[in-house]
Amino acid sequence: MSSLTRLLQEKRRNEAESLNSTTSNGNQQSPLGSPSTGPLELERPLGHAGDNSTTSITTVTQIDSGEDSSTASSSFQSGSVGAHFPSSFLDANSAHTAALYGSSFQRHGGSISIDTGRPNTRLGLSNTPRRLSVGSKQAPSMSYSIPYSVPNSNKDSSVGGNSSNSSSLSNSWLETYGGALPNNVSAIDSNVISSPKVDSVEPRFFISKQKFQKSSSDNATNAAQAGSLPRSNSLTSQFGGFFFSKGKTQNQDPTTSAGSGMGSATTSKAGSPVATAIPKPTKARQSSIFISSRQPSGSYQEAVSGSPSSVIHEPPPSQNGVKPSRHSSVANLKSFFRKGSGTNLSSQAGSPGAIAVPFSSGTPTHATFTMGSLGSNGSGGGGGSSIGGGGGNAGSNSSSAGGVTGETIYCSAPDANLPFHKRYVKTGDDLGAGAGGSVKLVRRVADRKVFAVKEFRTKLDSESKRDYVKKITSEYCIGSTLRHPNIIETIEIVYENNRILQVMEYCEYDLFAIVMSSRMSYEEICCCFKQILCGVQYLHSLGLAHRDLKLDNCVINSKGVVKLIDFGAAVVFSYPLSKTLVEASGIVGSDPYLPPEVCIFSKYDPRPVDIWSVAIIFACMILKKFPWKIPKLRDNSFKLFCSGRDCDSLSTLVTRTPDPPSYDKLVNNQDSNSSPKKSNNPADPNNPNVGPQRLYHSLPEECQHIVSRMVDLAPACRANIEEIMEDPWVKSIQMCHMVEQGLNFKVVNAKDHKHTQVDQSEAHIAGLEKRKKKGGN
Ligand SMILES: Nc1ncnc2c1ncn2[C@@H]1O[C@H](COP(=O)(O)OP(=O)(O)OP(=O)(O)O)[C@@H](O)[C@H]1O
Repeated sequence: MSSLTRLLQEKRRNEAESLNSTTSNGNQQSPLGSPSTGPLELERPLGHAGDNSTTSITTVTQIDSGEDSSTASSSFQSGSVGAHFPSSFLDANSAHTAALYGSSFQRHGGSISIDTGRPNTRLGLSNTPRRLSVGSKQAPSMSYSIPYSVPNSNKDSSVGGNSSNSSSLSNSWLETYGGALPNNVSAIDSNVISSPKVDSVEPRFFISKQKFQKSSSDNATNAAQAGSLPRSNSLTSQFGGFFFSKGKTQNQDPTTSAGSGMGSATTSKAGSPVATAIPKPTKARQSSIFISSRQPSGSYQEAVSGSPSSVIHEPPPSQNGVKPSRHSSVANLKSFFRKGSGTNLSSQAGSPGAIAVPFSSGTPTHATFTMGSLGSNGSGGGGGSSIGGGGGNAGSNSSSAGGVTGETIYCSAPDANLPFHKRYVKTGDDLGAGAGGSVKLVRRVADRKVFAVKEFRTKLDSESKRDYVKKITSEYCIGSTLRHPNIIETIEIVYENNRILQVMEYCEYDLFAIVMSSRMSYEEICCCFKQILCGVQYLHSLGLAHRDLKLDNCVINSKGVVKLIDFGAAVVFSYPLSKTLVEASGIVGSDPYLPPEVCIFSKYDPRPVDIWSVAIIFACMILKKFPWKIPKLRDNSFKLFCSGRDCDSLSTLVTRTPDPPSYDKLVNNQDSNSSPKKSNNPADPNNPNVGPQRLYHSLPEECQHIVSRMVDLAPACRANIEEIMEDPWVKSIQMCHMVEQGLNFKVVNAKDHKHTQVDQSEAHIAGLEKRKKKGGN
């Protein structure tokens, strides 16, 4: 027996023993806050939510939430927009948007007022790492290195198991089932949560303009000598220099939005190097999920990947739980793109599932990173070109425009020598605004083509500079690097008038708006679901995770092609040619789409996070409501989802690991993966009100199996993207997709559905918000 098997068996024995001892305590409720029970503890029997089960249901409870635990409303009241939607659904989706600009947001189409019913909750920034506490404790590190799924487990038919190859549903899911939507899923009141107040930044993260300029010119010299891109000339450094040094001049710019109509949407509080302090959380987080699950560090990974000690254990976080890793995540991103430079990222990923589709409006005529005014012209081009599209020459054809007239950082357009405001004019309404900036519609003067332009916001007072730079760097690096039909294409990134502008291909609709129309057929929903999965598969194959997947971050064009947007929260989880898992940290994303481990552990594998979020997106598209508003036990809907399992502790459920291959099976040469995975099994699978089936019984039968695997409470047992793509039902989905045709791409539409189109006035969240506001007044 391998040491791994022995350890895992020991772990399970311990678990069983502790479970038995708990069970033997019968109905006794553990004392609140008992350190031995961690943040969660047992409370039984409970008969929640019209539970008509005759069996005694074990319910997981959360202690010390400090907030009301009222059940989210499950009513289907019509909001002012979309007859089938409760306004809370819109609110919850849009909360982040309303949150961003405060008063300035009014200029972008108005805000949605969200009544949280909770005194201490405010609209939050969905992409800003937020610290929430589950009960009184959170673990500082989720340093497990376990793959979150085992191969071929889609053979598991233990839950819902009937995977059908063909859709037997009618054309309109809503038509057929809309009137009888299950009432066991609660609507969301809001997804509001306050962002942490950031009061200070470590001095080492201040980057002065002088420092940057010096390093840039040093690096330019070094690069010229060495013929390589120097480390300190990396993107983050460059942006660090930009953002940390520009603040003082922010308001002095006399030419703001000249000609472009792109009025500065952001307030200019940012940039001033005012020190602020990161607050200490009330309680430090606990040990990692891995440690919590009593799993010996690294052993599983070693056994699986053959890479000894392949896990990076980042140094223990400081009191706030996220500081070191935030720094390292910026470094990770830099390192990722540096390593990827000069080579094809897709092929580097080494994943058989990698889709290396060079999807672009054309081969970049010149992909340059020009920082003319900052003295790195040329040297930056070496790294930039390889990142930006794999074709540019170092320093080639860089924009000569510098300073306030515009600097083209990345560009695949032919006329980048002109300042931005001479090449584009604003047209129509704003498309939306979020935590990262505001998005507007522009028309390119040269060919009258329409694009979406995101103007990144300036740094918030409440935000650390590291976080700010990381967000911008993520969007910048990813936008200029990724090429896939289901990822938004970045045309160019421009620095002009102290603003950073990202020009993207324009998609006519927000997926959220399409869902809101209630006109999507089931086949159309499945198509969108699969396209999102394809985008995620591509990202994961490159070692990147999105971390903020939600309806609002999916846009769809008039041809029915869905694209993922907003990479401000994206992280690198693995470097090219490396099997090392780099854990992510921080509570990033939007509450209803978050998996539980993100709220419990400060470090986690970001891949299963994406998987969970996509499952929630799918559930939202089908049900038109969120299953719960936050994956915490104070949310009664989530609590019921977690309850009625074969185990009564959420921490145990979340830290479960897949069964190791059994000795007998190995000896008899049986397929070790053919046995059903034992994770989160419902105690009473026939009770639709409690347990995992609470969610999947509301979904069409054919998709229940894979969705149940996607919302497995244990990230280590959750289906990974490759397993999902191999699922018979997912495979059977007819999906609209792009095919190469000569130098261009054309869309091949699936035959079983057409994509819903809505009026442009309600095609984007900003429009919906406007309408809602009008209706509300
Ligand atoms: N390429 C695009 N085509 C059409 N609309 C877009 C595009 N990019 C963004 N939008 C619209 O702008 C909105 C905000 O964009 P985005 O999510 O990138 O901003 P953000 O500030 O990062 O938001 P968040 O608060 O989610 O972080 C989107 O929800 C969408 O409605």
